[in-house]
Amino acid sequence: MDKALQQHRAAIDAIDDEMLKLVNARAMHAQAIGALKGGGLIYRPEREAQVLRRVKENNPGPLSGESVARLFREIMSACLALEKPLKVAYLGPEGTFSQAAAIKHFGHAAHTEGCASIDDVFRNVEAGTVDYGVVPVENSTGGAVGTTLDLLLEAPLKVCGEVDLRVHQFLLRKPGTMAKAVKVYSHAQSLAQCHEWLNQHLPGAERIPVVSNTKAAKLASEDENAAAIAGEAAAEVYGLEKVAQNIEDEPNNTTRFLVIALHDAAPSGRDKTSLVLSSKNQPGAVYELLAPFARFGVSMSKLESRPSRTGLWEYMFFVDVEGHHQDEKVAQALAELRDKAAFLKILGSYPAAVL
Ligand SMILES: O=C(O)C(=O)C[C@]1(C(=O)O)C=C[C@@H](O)C=C1
Repeated sequence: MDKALQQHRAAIDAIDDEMLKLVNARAMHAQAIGALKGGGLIYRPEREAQVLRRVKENNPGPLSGESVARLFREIMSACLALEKPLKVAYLGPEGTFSQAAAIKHFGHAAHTEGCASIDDVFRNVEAGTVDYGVVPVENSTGGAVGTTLDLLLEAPLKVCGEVDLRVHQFLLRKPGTMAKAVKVYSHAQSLAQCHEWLNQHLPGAERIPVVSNTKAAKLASEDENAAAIAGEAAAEVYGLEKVAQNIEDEPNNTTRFLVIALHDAAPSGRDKTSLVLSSKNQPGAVYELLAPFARFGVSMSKLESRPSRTGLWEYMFFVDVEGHHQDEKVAQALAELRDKAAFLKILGSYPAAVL
C-alpha cells in the first residue's frame, strides 16, 4: 500500500514537472501573441470561447468537461495577465454574485474592482478606467434587471460576453444569535428568489431591500434581531453563521450577467446577438417587427419588454438571437429590421457562455 502510494506520488510529481514546462511554454506563446497585437485589443472573447469549447470536446476524462474548462479558464487568465493585466468592474462590494461572475468569466488573474452601483460599472467602462464591466441582466426567478436594460439602451457600449451563474442563497445571522429574526435584509432580487421560503420559515419578519447582499450581510452582522439573505462569499466577509442553506425557491436559480466593453466580439462559431428595438405604436406591430427573424430562420432566445421613457404605453423590446451579426442569416434579418423598426440598436455579438 505504502509502496503503491509512493509510486503514484512519484508519477504525479513527474507529470507536474511536465505540466509546468507545458503551461509556461503556452504562456510564452501568449506573450508573443501579445507583442504581435502591438497595443491592440488583448482580450479576445471569441478565441477564449473556442479554446474552452475545444478542451471540453477533446477531453478524454476521467475529469469532467466542466472541470477541464475551469482549469483552462485559469491558465488562459494567467497567460492573458502576462500580456496585460485586465481591470474588470462589477457591482460591489467584495463578495457579491457579480464578483463571482466576473471571476468565473475572466479567471482569478484579472483585477476585479467593486463599484457602488450598476451605473458606476457602466461609467467606469465608458471612461476607460477599467477594461470591462460585468452587470446582472436577468435572473431565472426574479426576472430582468431593469437598471441594466435602461443603461444598455443609453450607453455607447457593447456587449462582448455573457456569464451564467448558479446562485445559492443562505440565511445568515450573527454567530450565537438566539432571538428569532424580525428583519431580513437582502437585495430585492434575492428577496424575490426566496419569497416562498420566507413565507414558510419567517412569515412575520420584515423584508428590507438594500443595495447589495454584502450590505445586507454587514447590517445583519451589527444587529441581533436581523438576518441577511446572501451568498457564501458574503458570509465569509462578515463572519456570519449559515443558519439555512440553498433557500432559493427554484433549485436551478441562475443569474445571467453581461460583459460590457467598448467593443463586442468577433464570430466564435456559436454566438448570440443582443439588440433593442421599438415598434411603431400600431396593432400587430410587434409581431410584424419580429417576423424577419422567423423568415430568415434565426432563433430568438430572449424577448423582454420595458416601458419606453419617451411615450406612455410605448415599449422597448430587448431581444437576444442565436448567431453573430456577421452571420448571413442574422445580417439579412437585421437589414430588414432596420427598415421596419422605429428604433434599433445592436448591443453586440458575443460567444454563447461555455462555462
Ligand atoms: O490567442 C490570443 O489572442 C491570445 O492572446 C492567447 C490567449 C490564450 O491564452 O489562449 C490569451 C488571451 C486572449 O484573450 C485569448 C487567448
